[in-house]
Amino acid sequence: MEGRDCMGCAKTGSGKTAAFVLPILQKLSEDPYGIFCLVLTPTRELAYQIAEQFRVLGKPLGLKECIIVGGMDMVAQALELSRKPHVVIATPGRLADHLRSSSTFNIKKIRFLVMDEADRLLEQGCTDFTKDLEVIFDAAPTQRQTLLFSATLTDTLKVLQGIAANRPFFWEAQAEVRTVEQLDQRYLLVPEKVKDAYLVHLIQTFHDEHADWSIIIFTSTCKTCQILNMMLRKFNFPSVALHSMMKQKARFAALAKFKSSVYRILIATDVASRGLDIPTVQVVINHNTPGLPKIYIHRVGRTARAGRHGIAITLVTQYDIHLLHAIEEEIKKKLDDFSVEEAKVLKILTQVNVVRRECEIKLEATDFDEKKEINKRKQLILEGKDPDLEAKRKAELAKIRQKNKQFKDRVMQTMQRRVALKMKRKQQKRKLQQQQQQEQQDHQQQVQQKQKKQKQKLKQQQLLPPTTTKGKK
Ligand SMILES: Nc1ncnc2c1ncn2[C@@H]1O[C@H](COP(=O)(O)OP(=O)(O)OP(=O)(O)O)[C@@H](O)[C@H]1O
Repeated sequence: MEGRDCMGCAKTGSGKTAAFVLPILQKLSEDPYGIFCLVLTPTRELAYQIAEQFRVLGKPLGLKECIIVGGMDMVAQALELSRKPHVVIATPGRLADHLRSSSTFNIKKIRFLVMDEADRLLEQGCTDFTKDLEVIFDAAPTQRQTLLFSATLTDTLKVLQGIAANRPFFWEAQAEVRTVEQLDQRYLLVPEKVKDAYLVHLIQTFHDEHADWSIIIFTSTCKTCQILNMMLRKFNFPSVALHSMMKQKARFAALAKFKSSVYRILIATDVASRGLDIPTVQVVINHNTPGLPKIYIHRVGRTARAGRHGIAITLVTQYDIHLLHAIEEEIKKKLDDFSVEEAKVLKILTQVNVVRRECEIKLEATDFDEKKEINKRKQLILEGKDPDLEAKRKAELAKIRQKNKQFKDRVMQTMQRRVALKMKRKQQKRKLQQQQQQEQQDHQQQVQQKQKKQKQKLKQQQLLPPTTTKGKK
């Protein structure tokens, strides 16, 4: 409210959205114009959710907001932008596209730039926003208030301070543990090969005991997400999938069905791990142990929001124990063991594995992998790269790497051969020395024996009386 830049770091579900929406609405009410505020967020679903909060809280002001995200009609979006909405909520990629291609709107006069999930926006992860952010920052005025929010700001603080340079006010909710108190955090140690049987058992248990609970299951890849959804449906569980390989409309439809509790189980990749606020979610299951503690914090934060209780169970295989330790170290809390009835898991083991295999075969028969390839090509085109050229470059790079590897292997082999030869020669030398020593010893012994014999002979000769010759006398 004082006009300074601001960085806000507080736990998941603690109300960071309202913390920026309300002051912005206050300022907007004093001097309303469009485009007054730009909110950037990493995912399309989150953009819709933030827009919803603006709509609800800004209704008395007659607020006009506009959502600019990928996967939706660009012409309709351009038209909306030209009508000068008060607030634009966008994902960086699509907004940058509009800025590059359109002259019907600009963001030269915005008073507020909000970056929700700011650390994710600045991360160079699987989706790299750097280039799009450059376009957006270039188009935005330097005289503005920049507000950065996330539950995990601290490790990107330096970069963030560069962006929010106007005497930034930094607020971090102080707490020993980095996850919320009302969250019961558990791990379940499972052998990799029987993971899915444990998952089915867990869901069956929650489904039987708490039919009104909603569950989010996080997976590491789109493919696993798709297969698990097919598998759970075969077991008659009410599940829907959400991942980046789905068409945008299907993504929104899946989320809407889950939010309205038509489906109680959402299987999702990390596209759903940040920001989503669904109060009915009581359980989060991590089908894979997150590779980064930060991802864990956001995933489990989809439950136990706004003072509610919740439970998070992370499946940990024999290969992931170090990841579990890293999570515990980061969140400053030890996870408790979650016990299950192993006999029940054993009972369904074969059935689950057969169903999973069936689903895998079914998915392979579709063009899922091909689609993935097409999506990759699309992404490259959007980044201004030629996919064929990129593929060629990649193949050449792989060839060079292969050659380098072969060369390294040859060097290693030669070195090993040389070392082996050296060792052999050393051994031979040592053997020869030993032989020579032995021969010397034998020779010495022989000489000693000879000398001994001679001495004995001499002694015997001295002891004998002198021989007499009768005739001469
Ligand atoms: N003062 C409040 N009293 C009660 N509920 C609130 C209050 N402020 C916000 N909420 C509610 O708390 C929930 C979580 O808020 P919000 O989504 O803003 O969390 P967040 O801090 O942004 O979490 P995340 O880090 O996961 O994005 C929302 O449903 C919101 O409506």
